[in-house]
Amino acid sequence: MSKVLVSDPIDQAGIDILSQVATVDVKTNLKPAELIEIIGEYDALMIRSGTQVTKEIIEAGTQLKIIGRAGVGVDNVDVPAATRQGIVVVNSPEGNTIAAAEHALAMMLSLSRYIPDANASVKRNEWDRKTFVGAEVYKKTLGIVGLGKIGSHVAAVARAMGMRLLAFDPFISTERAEQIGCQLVDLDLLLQQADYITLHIPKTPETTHLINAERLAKMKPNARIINCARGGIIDEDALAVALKEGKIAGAALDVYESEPLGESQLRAIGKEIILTPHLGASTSEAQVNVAIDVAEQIRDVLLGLPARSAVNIPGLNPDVLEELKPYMQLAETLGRLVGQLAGGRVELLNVRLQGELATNKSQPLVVAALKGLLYQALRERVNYVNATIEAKERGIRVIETRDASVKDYAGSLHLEATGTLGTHSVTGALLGDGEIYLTNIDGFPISVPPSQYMVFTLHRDMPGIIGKLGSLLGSFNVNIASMQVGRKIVRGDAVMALSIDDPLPDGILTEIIKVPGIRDAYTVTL
Ligand SMILES: NC(=O)c1ccc[n+]([C@@H]2O[C@H](COP(=O)([O-])OP(=O)(O)OC[C@H]3O[C@@H](n4cnc5c(N)ncnc54)[C@H](O)[C@@H]3O)[C@@H](O)[C@H]2O)c1
Ligand SMILES: O=C(O)CC[C@@H](O)C(=O)O
Repeated sequence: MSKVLVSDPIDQAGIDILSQVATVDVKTNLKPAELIEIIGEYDALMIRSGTQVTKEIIEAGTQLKIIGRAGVGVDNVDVPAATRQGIVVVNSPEGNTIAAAEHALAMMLSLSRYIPDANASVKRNEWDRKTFVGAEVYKKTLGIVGLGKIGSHVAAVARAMGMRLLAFDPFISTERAEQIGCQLVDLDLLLQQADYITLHIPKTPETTHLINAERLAKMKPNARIINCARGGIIDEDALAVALKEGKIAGAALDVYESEPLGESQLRAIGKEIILTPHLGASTSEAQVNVAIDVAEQIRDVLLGLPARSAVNIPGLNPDVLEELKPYMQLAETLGRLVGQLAGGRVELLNVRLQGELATNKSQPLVVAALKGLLYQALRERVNYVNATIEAKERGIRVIETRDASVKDYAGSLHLEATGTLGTHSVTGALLGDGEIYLTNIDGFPISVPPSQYMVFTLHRDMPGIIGKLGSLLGSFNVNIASMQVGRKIVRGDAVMALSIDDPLPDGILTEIIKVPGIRDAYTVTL
């Protein structure tokens, strides 16, 4: 049975789903060294934002197939390291959208009315109604940085509260912003005009310290800024200075440059700042949503099924995959075959998607072909996640072409590889019953199902050659299961495809090439 490690607190609904297919160990608050020590036992790791999944942890996770982040941000996972090791990383892109948006809105209203400090004063037995005179958000301008899922929900609610909406997001269209009721502007204009600014962007090299001293200086003195996205998007030192000097009126932070928040001058600031301990996703609804969403994906991957929200498998949409499933095996088999025919070091792979496969949706077949091609070198280490990156690093150039006019079969795949043994090509299709057939080898038409051990020859089509080859193999105790010849013209060049019961013993290939009329011979294991 598979083993799953849950290293952050996860709702029981997720644990119940994982338990259907795996032994689940919940071990929270592990130190990095403790995690490194035990991770090698596990097939899957499920986390929230508390666990930092570093390269060292990933490298120690030699059995890991999947890392599931119960939440949106995967910035606490070294995704490139996981990809390199063929580990699928999944998240829950929508499970906590509403929770995070409502937290940002709660922060905005709390900041405007000093709710946290007013509450604390009453609890201290005070009755101070002068200190906490606030501001209304009605008819004020809200600047939304990042108009994705959370930013859009914030916009919808803020609009209903009568706010004017500006948005900065270089990756969405003016039309989309207008649909949401936002005017798309550049960041400088947003900073200059907004009374409230709320950040809903990922943390990337471009967004790190996006809000720095220079940009804080552009904001209005009555402006308040909210960060419920990721720590480090605001420069905390610059923010503390801007608040202390009254350059801006307030800030509310849920996320920090380093979490948990350590020594920080932000704590010394009074009612102008609200600090929450990364609570954006902390509603019972969101925790159930993300736990179920991610646990289902871990379960599916452990059962050999695709994940619906993998962040490191480009383009593998589950519906499309379901349609392509029968062809994935075909692509992989052809990749394995052509890789061995072309010799170990392949430098060019041309994948032609033919007939009804000639659509953009078939791109995963290219990944499957690469996986097959690399199998000889990498064995189980290559998978759909890392095949493309491994191919790139090995200098394999991949060309993808489409030809809808090929109608021999509903859909067929043609692979051509150039390697140390020259350029070779194979074509394959699925026959009516879904069985894989090789339909062409090096330009010669054949119709043969692939088998585990095969021998291919290139020879002159002449009387007696099949018999000679049969006797030769027989003399070495090699049993032929099936044999087929493909030729273009009678007595011209031809290929022979033989399925044999066991691997071809060493040294026999050279004997085969000595048979008069045989020009070349190859043996492959599929
Ligand atoms: N505090 C929490 O607990 C909590 C909970 C959920 C999500 N989050 C964080 O909230 C953020 C937003 O999440 P989401 O689900 O809305 O993501 P999303 O992907 O739906 O939206 C992000 C938006 O940011 C935009 N963007 C990217 N780079 C940008 C840049 N340089 N400048 C301006 N816009 C840019 C994108 O175009 C996109 O529209 C993420 O960082 C996520 O990790 C935090
Ligand atoms: O795990 C959490 O509670 C935080 C999640 C949140 O930051 C996210 O990116 O989804």
